[in-house]
Amino acid sequence: MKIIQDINELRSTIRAWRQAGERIAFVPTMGNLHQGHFSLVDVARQHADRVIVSIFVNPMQFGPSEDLDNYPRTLQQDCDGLTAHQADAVFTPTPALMYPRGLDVQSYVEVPKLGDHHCGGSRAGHFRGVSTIVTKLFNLVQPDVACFGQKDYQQLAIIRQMVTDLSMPIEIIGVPTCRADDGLALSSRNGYLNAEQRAIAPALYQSLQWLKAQLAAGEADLRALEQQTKQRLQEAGFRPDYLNISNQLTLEPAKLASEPLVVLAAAYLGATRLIDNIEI
Ligand SMILES: Nc1ncnc2c1ncn2[C@@H]1O[C@H](COP(=O)(O)OP(=O)(O)OP(=O)(O)O)[C@@H](O)[C@H]1O
Ligand SMILES: CC(C)(CO)[C@@H](O)C(=O)[O-]
Ligand code: BAL
Repeated sequence: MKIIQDINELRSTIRAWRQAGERIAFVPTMGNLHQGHFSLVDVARQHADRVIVSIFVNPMQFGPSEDLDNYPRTLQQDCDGLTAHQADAVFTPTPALMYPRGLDVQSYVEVPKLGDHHCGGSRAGHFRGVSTIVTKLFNLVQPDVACFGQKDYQQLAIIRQMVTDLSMPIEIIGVPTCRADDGLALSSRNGYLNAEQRAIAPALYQSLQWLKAQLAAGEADLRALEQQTKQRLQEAGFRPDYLNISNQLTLEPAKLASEPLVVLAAAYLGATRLIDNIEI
């Protein structure tokens, strides 16, 4: 597997693949790769001749009091995993390569509306940072397809909208959330949890499943269900950030139980913020 650190090498690698008539799939990540990321690589492989992964802890999507400095960086281990999953190349740029003029003067991409609530509400500027870096990476890699996890449900919706709005000729594939045996969605940030917190963590997905069961049993008061589920999270030891029953397409608060629904949630265990979601 090729490890690419500069833009000229990236462009010449992509050009050679294109000249050979090969189809290219792209998996953007922030590294510290786990089985969730590898499932994206495996799906990417089914859609293309070449699979390229990026590893970049993007400063533009972190808030000032977030974990940018502590975010786990495990490049050697990540490369071993990507080799085992037959990725063809990994692009690992530095912040200076991606933002040579600095973040204050960086042009940006922002998708309206879809980023208003949920993670966008709690993490000001986060989705501007995501849309901007994904646009830059798409411009560099120019893939035919790109894979994103459904765990980051709002992110996936925003990327789909961005690609449509800006006429980017890229097929976006959403990949189901990979979970531990006890239901916890795999996430790099799970590594921050101590043993006691790790034992509590599956209660996030269990609460979403409980909510889904209440809807299946005919409960129709969506706002009351949100409150009850947050209460359950609190009782389990979480500090809920948000828990919203939303319309799957607009991500706006759902009004009726008959709409296509998704429940989006974020909650803290200590300083660690976990997210998850469930479609109804
Ligand atoms: N458990 C998972 N199942 C499927 N896809 C996942 C999973 N976790 C992450 N992804 C996807 O991998 C891509 C890269 O995500 P990222 O590198 O932020 O991983 P992460 O483990 O979610 O990290 P973080 O803890 O920062 O959220 C995203 O498209 C994300 O949705
Ligand atoms: C898509 C992404 C790689 C952009 O930095 C990031 O938000 C992530 O890891 O989900
Ligand atoms: N998985 C989304 C990246 C982030 O939390 O910044």
